[in-house]
Amino acid sequence: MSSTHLLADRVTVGYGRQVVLDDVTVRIDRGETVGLRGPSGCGKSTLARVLALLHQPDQGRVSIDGTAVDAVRYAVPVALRTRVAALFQSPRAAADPRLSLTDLIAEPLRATRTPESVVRERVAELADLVGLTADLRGRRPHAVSDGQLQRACLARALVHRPDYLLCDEATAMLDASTQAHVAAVIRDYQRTQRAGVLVITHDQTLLDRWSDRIVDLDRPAYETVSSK
Ligand SMILES: Nc1ncnc2c1ncn2[C@@H]1O[C@H](COP(=O)(O)OP(=O)(O)OP(=O)(O)O)[C@@H](O)[C@H]1O
Repeated sequence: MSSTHLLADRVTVGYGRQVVLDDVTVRIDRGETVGLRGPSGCGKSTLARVLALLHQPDQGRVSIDGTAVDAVRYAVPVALRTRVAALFQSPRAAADPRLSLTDLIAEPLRATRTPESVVRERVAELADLVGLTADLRGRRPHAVSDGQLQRACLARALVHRPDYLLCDEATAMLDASTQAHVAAVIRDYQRTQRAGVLVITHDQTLLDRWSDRIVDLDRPAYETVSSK
């Protein structure tokens, strides 16, 4: 088996007494797009958050190209955590309202102390890629549309050239033309970087068009029964 993959290995996650993921294993190889499908509430977003190193599983672990990751968020070494990026459904929940779109895109680079000249160059390159005009780049989130903000969030997700990109209903609230553009940017990125991509969507047409293979996550969440 290739060791260039992002792996959720026998992951179990519960919220209180509700078990949401029970011994789930999902692998995303570099260069492939995996669709994740399942009924509402079955734990797709939870799995995406575990793979994005945002949520520590109760059991099991995530590994990146064979390296086990036993921490989440800023406790994960920079070189490892920047290998994975995520794009979620709601750009407003993900964006700091105080930052201009330029600063929003630049934030992960500044957080890793990237020289400012490199930051400016990379932000301009990505803003072009996602189709943000110079006028839009200077605005703050309240002054742009959801679609424009999601383009900025996509640019931010790609800023460290991640090997793995997790897209959780990332195009669900966009109009058809923005959805097509965002999907095209992600597909091009996946091909040129040979990135592994996880796509979560309830849109079966999009899932079929986008995915190399589809994983069904159909186990419903259940409550653990008290032994007392
Ligand atoms: N932070 C949390 N605290 C408590 N329960 C949560 C939390 N996040 C999710 N849940 C619950 O865990 C279950 C799985 O949620 P999750 O969002 O992972 O499912 P999903 O498959 O992505 O659903 P959908 O398709 O509707 O987006 C749901 O019952 C949800 O209410």
